[in-house]
Amino acid sequence: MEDHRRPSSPTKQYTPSQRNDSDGPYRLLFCSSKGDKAGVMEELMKGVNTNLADYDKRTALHLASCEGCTEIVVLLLERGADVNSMDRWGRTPLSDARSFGHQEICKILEAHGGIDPMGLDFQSPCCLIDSNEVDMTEGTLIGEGAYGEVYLVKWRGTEVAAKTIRSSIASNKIVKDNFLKELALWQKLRHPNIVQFLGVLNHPDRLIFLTEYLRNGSLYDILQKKGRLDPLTAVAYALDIARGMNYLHEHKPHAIIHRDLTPRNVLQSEAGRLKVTDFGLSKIAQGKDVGYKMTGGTGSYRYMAPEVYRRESYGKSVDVFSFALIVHEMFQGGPSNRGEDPEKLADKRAYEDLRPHLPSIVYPEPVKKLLRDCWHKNPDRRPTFAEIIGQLEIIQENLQRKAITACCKCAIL
Ligand SMILES: Nc1ncnc2c1ncn2[C@@H]1O[C@H](COP(=O)(O)OP(=O)(O)OP(=O)(O)O)[C@@H](O)[C@H]1O
Repeated sequence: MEDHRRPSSPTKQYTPSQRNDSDGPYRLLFCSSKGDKAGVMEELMKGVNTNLADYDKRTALHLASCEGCTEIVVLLLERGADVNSMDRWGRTPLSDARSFGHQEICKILEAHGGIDPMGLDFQSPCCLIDSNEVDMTEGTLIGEGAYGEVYLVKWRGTEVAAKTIRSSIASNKIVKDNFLKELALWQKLRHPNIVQFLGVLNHPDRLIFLTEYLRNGSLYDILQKKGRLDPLTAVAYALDIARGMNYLHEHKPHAIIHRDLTPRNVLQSEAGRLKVTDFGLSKIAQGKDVGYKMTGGTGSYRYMAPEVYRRESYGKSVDVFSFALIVHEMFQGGPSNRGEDPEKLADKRAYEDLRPHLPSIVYPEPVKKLLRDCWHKNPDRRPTFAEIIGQLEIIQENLQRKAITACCKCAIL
């Protein structure tokens, strides 16, 4: 594994770009998650906004509700906390209190007008597959990622991928519940450029889920094998990824942000189609420990948008930034600054506006423009995937026209 990961890992050394989660105004969130009433009071007295939220739009009330800190919940509500503030996934504090079984807090929140818009989601858990239907001992190991190993197995006569989640992650009830929630969301998604989720194995002590099997492996493997792709192939692949990502970003009622879009999370079918996988899971794998944790470092450094690295608030356009770096790699045949430490690279991108080179001999002018827009330092200036698709279709048409003209000239000569 190349590039992992996460500025907020507890074992990693402190770098100047990082903040301590228990420092500054974010101390309100930290103390709320720990049930530290004195700390919360202190922060509120300092004038810290009761509705201060982290990158995932999670407020102190979300954290206290999810951790079962009743006293803090009461205190925050008294101090004007918004009972129905929604986090990035559309969860309110009541959604959190319900999913972690804090009945008393649920009652308090309901009495204050709390609602749970996610209620419906929780009533449709993941499709469960009897573990007897899959013989894991017969599986072939095909890869390993941050969460665990991936096996090729047979299910109902079909080859499928079985993703096993490490027990260090799955044994934590909160993390496991969050994982299952993300999987419940994934099971509703259907798109030709999104890896199809099939279900969760009903296993007493292991967390294993099945997805369709993509025979050609990841885009990372393809680039390792083939190196630079010809422009028409690169653009066709870029379109596949953009279409999958656009489907996620236009998901209703809430956009799904991938946050860890990398060549390893793009797989290829036998028919040559690229499909995006593993959205939403990176955040959960990161939060292995219980309690409040800044999630700014989610995702692989090499593809990380500057605002994520700087631990600022972020939105859908972080995926557009990662997408641009992936497209750049497809034209170039591998990552830029290959030898450089990925974390240092992310630092330079975040603080020195460093971006990969775009030599004209490799990158057609419209591709250069598109990439520059997509990795723009101002997230609001980056195009949406819908706009990217429009531009790529024009680029594709022009490249096809040129290829046909060149072919005709050859035939005449
Ligand atoms: N559905 C699948 N079909 C075929 N191969 C797969 C499938 N899912 C994963 N793989 C293979 O297994 C490898 C590990 O996958 P996994 O998603 O666990 O980790 P990763 O994406 O490489 O890294 P990370 O977990 O950090 O995102 C992939 O690189 C890919 O080669």
